[in-house]
Amino acid sequence: MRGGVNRITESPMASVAPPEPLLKVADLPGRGRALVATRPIKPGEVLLSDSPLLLYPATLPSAAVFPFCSRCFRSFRSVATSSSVSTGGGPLPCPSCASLSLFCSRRCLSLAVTSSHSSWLCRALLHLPSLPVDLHAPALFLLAAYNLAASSPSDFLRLLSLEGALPDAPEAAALHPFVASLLPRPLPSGFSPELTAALLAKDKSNAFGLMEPFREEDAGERRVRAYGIYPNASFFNHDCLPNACRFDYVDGDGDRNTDIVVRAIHDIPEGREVCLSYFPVNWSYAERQRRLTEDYGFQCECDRCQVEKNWKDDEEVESMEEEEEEGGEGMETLEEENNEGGDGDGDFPHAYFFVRYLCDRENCGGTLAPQPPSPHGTLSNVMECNVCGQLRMEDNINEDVAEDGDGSMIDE
Ligand SMILES: C[S@@+](CC[C@H](N)C(=O)[O-])C[C@H]1O[C@@H](n2cnc3c(N)ncnc32)[C@H](O)[C@@H]1O
Repeated sequence: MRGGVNRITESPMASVAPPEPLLKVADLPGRGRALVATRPIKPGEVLLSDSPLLLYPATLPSAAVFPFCSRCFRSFRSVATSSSVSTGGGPLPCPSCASLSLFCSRRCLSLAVTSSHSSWLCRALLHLPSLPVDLHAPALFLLAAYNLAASSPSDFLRLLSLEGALPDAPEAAALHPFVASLLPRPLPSGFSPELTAALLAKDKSNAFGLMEPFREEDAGERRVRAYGIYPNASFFNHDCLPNACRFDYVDGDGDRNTDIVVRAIHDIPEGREVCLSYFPVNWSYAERQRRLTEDYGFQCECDRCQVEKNWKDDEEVESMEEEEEEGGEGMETLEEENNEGGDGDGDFPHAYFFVRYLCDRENCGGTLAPQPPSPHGTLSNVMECNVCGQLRMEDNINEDVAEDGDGSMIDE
C-alpha cells in the first residue's frame, strides 16, 4: 500500500528531528504510525539520521567471532586500524566483570561505567552464562532496558511508547525471574511480568541489527553484532519493495558511529509513505509473510505481495533465478515485460527493482541506494550497497528514475 492510496490522518506528533524534516509522522489506517514525505524527495537524499535509545550486544564477547568494544561497538580490528580512535593499548577488560565486557579505550570504559555499564548491570552479566545461549540476546536487551529505566526515565518511557503489542514473548516467563533476581532494590516502579513481556515485544518489533562486516565466505549467513532501538526510525513501516533503505557505519569514526542513516532509493513524491524492508528484499513470499506474522504481527499486502501470493512456489524461484542470471540483456527483457504489464503466467512486474536496486554480489542480498546528492543538489550516480558496502557507478540515473515518477515499475 502506498501513501497516495491511503487516507492520511496527520497525527499531532512532531516532525522527525532536524536537520531537515523531510518526514512527518502520520496515522495510516491499518498500518499505525508511519513516516510520510513532506516534499518531493530525490534519490539518495538522507531522510533520517537517528541515534539509538539503547544498544545491546547480540552475544557475550566470548561468543563473538570478532570481539568489539562493549560501549562504542567498534570491532577491535577496526579500532586498531583507525587513526582517530585511541586504543590505549588494546582491549581493556572491565575490572569487575572481566572478559564479559571489553573496551577499546580508557575513554570508552570510563564513559560506560556512568551509563550503559552501570555497576548492577556489570554484576548481572556475571550470571548471564547460566542461561541457555538462545536467551542471551533477549536477556541482554532486558538488562539494557531496565538500566535505561534507572539512568533515563524519559527515554525508557519513549521505549515503552513504541509499537509492539504481540502476544507475550515466550522468553518472558524464563527471563522475568532472572532479571528480578538481579535488579537493584527498590525495584523500578511498575516492574512486573507484564512489563517484561511488553519490553520484549517492543524489542522484537523495533530493534535494528548492526551487522558484522559482509564476508563472501559466510555464504549469506551474516552475524548481528549488536541491536539498537532507534526512536524515530521505529516509525518506518515495512514494504517488500521499499523506497528507502538504511545504512550503518558502526566501525566508522566519530561519536555517532552507531547512528543509522536512512536514504531514499529513488524519487519519492510528497505525501507518499516512506518504507523500509525489514529483511533482505530477495526473500521469497512465504519467508516474508512468515517473518512478518511471527515477529511483527501482520500480513503484508504490499503491491509485490499482491502479485506473488498468486505464484506457485516454483514460479517464484524461476523468476528470481531468471532475473539473477540474465544480467544486462535480461534487464531489457524484464523492463519490456514491466512496461507491457506482463503476460500473466510467470509475471514479474517488479523485476525492475531487483535489476536496479538488488546488489549483484554473491550471497549479499543488500539493497542499493545512491549516495547523497551534492550540496548543490546534483544527484550522485554512485550506488552503495547497504550490506556489503560495494559502490557501483550507474549510468543514466536521471533518465531511468523518470519511468513512473518514483522509479518503481509497479502499477498503482
Ligand atoms: C517498527 S513498527 C512501525 C511503526 C508502527 N506502525 C507504529 O505505529 O509505531 C512495526 C509495526 O508496524 C506495523 N506495520 C509495519 N509495516 C506494516 C505494513 N506494511 N502493514 C501493516 N502494518 C505494518 C506492525 O504493527 C509492526 O509490528
